[in-house]
Amino acid sequence: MSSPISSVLRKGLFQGKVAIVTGGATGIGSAITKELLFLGCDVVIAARKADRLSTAAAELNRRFPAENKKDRVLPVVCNIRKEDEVKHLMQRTLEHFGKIDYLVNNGGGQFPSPASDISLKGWNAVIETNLTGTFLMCREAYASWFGEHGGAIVNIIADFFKGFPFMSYVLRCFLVTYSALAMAPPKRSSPYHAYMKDHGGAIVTIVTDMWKGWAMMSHSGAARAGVDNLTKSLSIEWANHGIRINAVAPGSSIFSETAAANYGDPQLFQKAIPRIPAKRLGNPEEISATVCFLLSPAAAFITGETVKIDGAASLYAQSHWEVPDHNKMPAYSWKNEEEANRDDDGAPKKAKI
Ligand SMILES: CCCCCCCCC/C=C/C(=O)SCCNC(=O)CCNC(=O)[C@H](O)C(C)(C)COP(=O)(O)OP(=O)(O)OC[C@H]1O[C@@H](n2cnc3c(N)ncnc32)[C@H](O)[C@@H]1OP(=O)(O)O
Ligand SMILES: NC(=O)C1=CN([C@@H]2O[C@H](COP(=O)(O)OP(=O)(O)OC[C@H]3O[C@@H](n4cnc5c(N)ncnc54)[C@H](OP(=O)(O)O)[C@@H]3O)[C@@H](O)[C@H]2O)C=CC1
Repeated sequence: MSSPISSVLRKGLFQGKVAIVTGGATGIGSAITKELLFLGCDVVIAARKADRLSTAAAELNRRFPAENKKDRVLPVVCNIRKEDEVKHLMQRTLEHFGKIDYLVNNGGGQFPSPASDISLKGWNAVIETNLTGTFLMCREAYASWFGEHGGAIVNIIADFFKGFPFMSYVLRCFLVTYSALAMAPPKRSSPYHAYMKDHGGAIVTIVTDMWKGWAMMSHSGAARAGVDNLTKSLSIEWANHGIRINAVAPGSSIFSETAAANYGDPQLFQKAIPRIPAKRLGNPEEISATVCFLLSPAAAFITGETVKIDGAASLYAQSHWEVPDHNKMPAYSWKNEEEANRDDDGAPKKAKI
């Protein structure tokens, strides 16, 4: 029997909507894809590995059959580090579904290493994946300001903590501290560039809990802090186009098979529990719940925000207070959600008016 998929949000809430979810075939991205489908949304899943994408899409298309002939899940191979592949992703989405309502920038990752051992290639791989990839995805879902005016990099440090509309490129310069970066003016000839500009939309990006720094992950911590700031900049810059942009920051504690496999140690996540006041790991469904809320009309007045989902781990420095072991903060899960919505005989509960 297939595992349950559910949501606290109303079924059909996203009927007729179209989302792109990067990394949508595995881990957290897979949970987001499933919940969006459950809520009526059509979904494009994009990542580098074609086999994982097509397996996930085939399974989900069986589970969520389309009313018309078009599959509800479209797999598109795309490396978000590659500009032409990101453009192609937008093009395929519009060919298949004709619009884009939501963009979930979930694809990303890194490798653990002392900063002193990170090669330039390795540093660039992580910055390009998490910061540049997110930027390209946002820009290509939107007719970018850079597209009209070209790009010039000014290597200054500014008051970027409140965001920096029209200057989002400066933070990249600040973070990467390259002395000179030439940014070619992107072409904006294709109609798909302009969809969100003309029609509005919502973007959610996944960052991480880098608030106290991220030892052994310095490249990724810097990139995610960059995305946090990019989120703020774009929320101001694109507000008058009806675009909301928010981020979620999972703690380093959201167990999925693929995330654990990346570090070669399934127990790695368990080791974090003593430092999480909730005294347990989080799960992908708990991240998805917040992402779907942020995409929904319930978050109509929320933009430029980063929501931490970490059981208070980012606040817990163990200075003078130790949280005792407990089990008073049970997990939210689709299984429990489904059970809560059934009568004793197993039938779905009737809506109470
Ligand atoms: C303390 C415990 C903390 C424990 C930390 C526990 C964290 C728990 C919280 C979880 C957080 C998560 O994000 S979970 C998500 C996990 N999932 C992922 O990270 C998946 C996506 N990640 C990736 O694809 C890769 O990590 C990433 C580096 C970003 C991209 O890899 P690619 O192979 O595509 O990149 P390329 O452009 O080919 O460059 C590869 C170069 O990167 C460097 N490189 C790549 N892997 C390397 C490695 N393992 N060790 C050293 N260096 C490496 C080398 O310089 C490589 O060059 P050469 O030497 O020439 O090859
Ligand atoms: N699990 C956790 O505790 C935490 C996770 N996160 C972040 O949450 C997100 C999801 O992670 P999680 O589900 O746990 O782990 P996964 O490894 O399952 O997810 C990473 C996904 O990103 C995709 N991806 C990676 N690089 C690229 C790229 N260049 N272009 C397109 N897609 C790419 C991968 O697919 P493919 O390899 O096929 O490209 C994969 O589907 C990531 O950004 C991760 O860093 C943040 C904090 C904590």
